[in-house]
Amino acid sequence: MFIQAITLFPEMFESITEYGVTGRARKQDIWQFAAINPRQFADNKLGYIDDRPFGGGVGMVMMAEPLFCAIQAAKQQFSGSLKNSRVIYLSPQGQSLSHKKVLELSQLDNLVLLCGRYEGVDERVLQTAVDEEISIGDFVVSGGELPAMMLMDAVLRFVPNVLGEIASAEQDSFADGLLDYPHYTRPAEFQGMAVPDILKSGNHALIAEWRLEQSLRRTLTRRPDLLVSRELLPQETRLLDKIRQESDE
Ligand SMILES: CN1CCN(C(=O)c2nonc2N)CC1
Repeated sequence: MFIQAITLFPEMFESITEYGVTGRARKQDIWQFAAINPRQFADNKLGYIDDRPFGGGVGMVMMAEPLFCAIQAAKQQFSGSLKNSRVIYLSPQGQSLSHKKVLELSQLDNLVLLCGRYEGVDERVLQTAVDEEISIGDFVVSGGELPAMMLMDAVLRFVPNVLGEIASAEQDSFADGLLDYPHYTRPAEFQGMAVPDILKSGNHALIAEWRLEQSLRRTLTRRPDLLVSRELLPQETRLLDKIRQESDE
């Protein structure tokens, strides 16, 4: 997968291109990255890429021309199938990023992430050069770079070989539509708190059932909305009934 970020701050992306599992995978050429700074396409000597908003109001707006040129430049770098590509603008006005969308994006050959700053970008860029807008949550951050990196990290976990043999994104919480179960490691006792005995039993079937029950319990308690549209397996239905009976007692 070739990911390009259109950003005024290319260096920010070093946190995902140089570190952790994503950094290692990029260095192994399992995925590729390039940053394009729209300032190089400014048509003035001072490199202005923002201007005051028509209609007045606070702040500045990123101008259409430099961003449009940057997106065009990114498209000229595409590898693989041009059809299997997407240009995404990160913004609170977008569709909320979900596990389903992450899986969909992980199948692409090319991904261009437009990172806005200031009050946003000229609407005509969104109308002519952006395929979709995606939001990472109902809040506002200072720019699109951190949302872009969150999207990249989530997507890259589903690109083959990024996580390597040991870990697997398929076992992530949300991969099965449930919240994650509790995790423990040594020591067996910490500040008087022991690790649940079942986890030291070596009985993998019982451990798997305990973990599923914990995931269901957490999901029912913290995010019951996730259970509304989720098809339940017979074992899950049985465990949920047990959990609900306990809370009714
Ligand atoms: C112009 N800039 C405003 C701030 N911003 C976001 O708050 C955001 N992006 O994606 N999800 C979000 N929430 C990015 C775009």
